[in-house]
Parts: sequence; structure tokens; C-alpha cells
Amino acid sequence: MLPPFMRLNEEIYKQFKSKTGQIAVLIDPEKTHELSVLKRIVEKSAFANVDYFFVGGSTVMRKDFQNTIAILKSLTEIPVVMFPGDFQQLSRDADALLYLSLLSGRNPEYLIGQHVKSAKEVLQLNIEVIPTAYILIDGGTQSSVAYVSQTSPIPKNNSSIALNTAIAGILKGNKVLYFDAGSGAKNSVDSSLIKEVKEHLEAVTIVGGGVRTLEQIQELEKVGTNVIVVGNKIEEDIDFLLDVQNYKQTN
Ligand SMILES: CC(C)=CCC/C(C)=C/CC/C(C)=C/CC/C(C)=C/COP(=O)(O)OP(=O)(O)O
Ligand SMILES: O=P(O)(O)OC[C@@H](O)CO
Ligand SMILES: [Mg+2]
Repeated sequence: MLPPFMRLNEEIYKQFKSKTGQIAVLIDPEKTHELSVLKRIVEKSAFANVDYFFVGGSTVMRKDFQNTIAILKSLTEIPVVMFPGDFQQLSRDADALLYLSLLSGRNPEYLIGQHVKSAKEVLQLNIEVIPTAYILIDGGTQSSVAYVSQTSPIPKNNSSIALNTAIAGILKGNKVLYFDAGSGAKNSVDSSLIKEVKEHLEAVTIVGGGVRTLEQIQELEKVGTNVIVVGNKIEEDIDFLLDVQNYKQTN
């Protein structure tokens, strides 16, 4: 028998693939789980034509994670995608799960351990599962993900390791490449890396970490990034979504 998610029609994956320059707002349920705050974010995101909500964090309790997703689903039609920091961060209310393997690291716990611990639960969620090569690139500050996973990111100036990791990720069957400079990164992922990756692979690309300006979004869109993730900037300044609205209208 096929696992249930294989019978689903890859709706979110197809949507990722369909366009470049899509925007995902990252909600970290550890900081943002109150109805009133989520309501404000949802309203402004809908106005800005945001494409997805990603939900996750490096240290989130299951209860906050599941409540946050349930609230988002009750407020909006914008797809809600799980971006889990660990195997506790699962909910059956979401639209899809980024099934992350932390390929930039060499910690077996984040390559297979977390997956084994949650395998049956994931199968029973009966939602779209998107195998994702998760690749950390040095963003100039130690990121929570690097700390929590006890791994080192790929050095920023070594595009050859990053490219080879991406190729290996696709050869291993991942369908999406997520390059992350880490939450609150000083330097976001260089568009030149994405350009190089796109010259070798047709894969869907997601980029996040330290994206705080429309110029960065535009640069990343220009080289073919499918989804650009913005977290901290919106936590600090929700009106950045007005700029996003402007950007979306003119691009
Ligand atoms: C198999 C399942 C269910 C999960 C996989 C779990 C794995 C392998 C995760 C990869 C490593 C990891 C810890 C990813 C975290 C991704 C994430 C949600 C980052 C957001 O970081 P923040 O939590 O916003 O950072 P701050 O704590 O600085 O806010
Ligand atoms: O919070 P920021 O810096 O936007 O980072 C987003 C995300 O990709 C981190 O995992
Ligand atoms: Mg965060």
C-alpha cells in the first residue's frame, strides 16, 4: 500500500514550483501564538498577497505549535506549511510539511534520528510531505539552528561545498532545497549561490535567514528563487508587509 501522502496531489510543491519570488512569512510559535497578534499578522499578510505561512522554531513546545497552526487555519486561506525544528512540531491541521534533512551538518539526529522518532506519526497525519534538503550557510552570527543541532554551517565563501551538498540532496531524492543563513543572520544567502545552483539543477529553491529588504528579495527573485522566507524583520516591523504589498504589485 502506498503511504497516504503519496496519494495526495503535491499541491503545495506544485505551487512552490510554479513561480519565483513568492513570499513566506515565518511564524515562530514560541514568540507569536496569541490570537490578537496572529490576527494582525494574517490581515497584513493577506493585504500583502503573501504566498505562505511557514510555522516553526528551533525551540517550540508542541502545544504552542499546534495552537498557532489551528489559529492560522481558522483565520486564513493562505497555505500553512510546517517548518519543524524538531519532531514535536507536527500538526494535522497544516497544509504541508517540509520534511527537513539537515544536510549541511553531520549530526545523525537531524539526518535520520528525528525522522525515525516521528515516522508513524508523520504517516498518520495524512498531509502533503515535501522532502527538503535543508542547508545552512554561514550568515555571520551563530544561528539558533546551528546551536540546537550542534552542527556548523557551510562557510559562506565556499560555494563548491554548498553546490555539491545541493546536488547530493537532490540525488538522494529531496525535492526542495532550502538554503538558510539562520534566523536573524547578518548576511543573507548570496544570490550568486542560487544562480550557480540553478545552472546545475532544476530544483525548487527556498531561501531564508536575514532577509530584511526589498532589494534582497528582488535579487533573490531575479536568480530564480521560488520562495523567500521572512521572519525576524516582520516580527520587528510588521509594516514591512506594506512594502511587500508594493513589491508584489509592481513585480
Ligand atoms: C522529521 C521532522 C518531523 C522534523 C525534522 C527536524 C529537523 C531535521 C530539523 C532541522 C534542523 C532545525 C533545528 C531546523 C529549525 C528550522 C527553524 C524552524 C528555524 C527557525 O529558527 P528560529 O526558531 O526562528 O530561530 P530563533 O530561535 O533565533 O528565533
Ligand atoms: O528570521 P529570519 O532572519 O528572517 O530567518 C528566517 C528563516 O529562514 C530562519 O530559519
Ligand atoms: Mg524565530
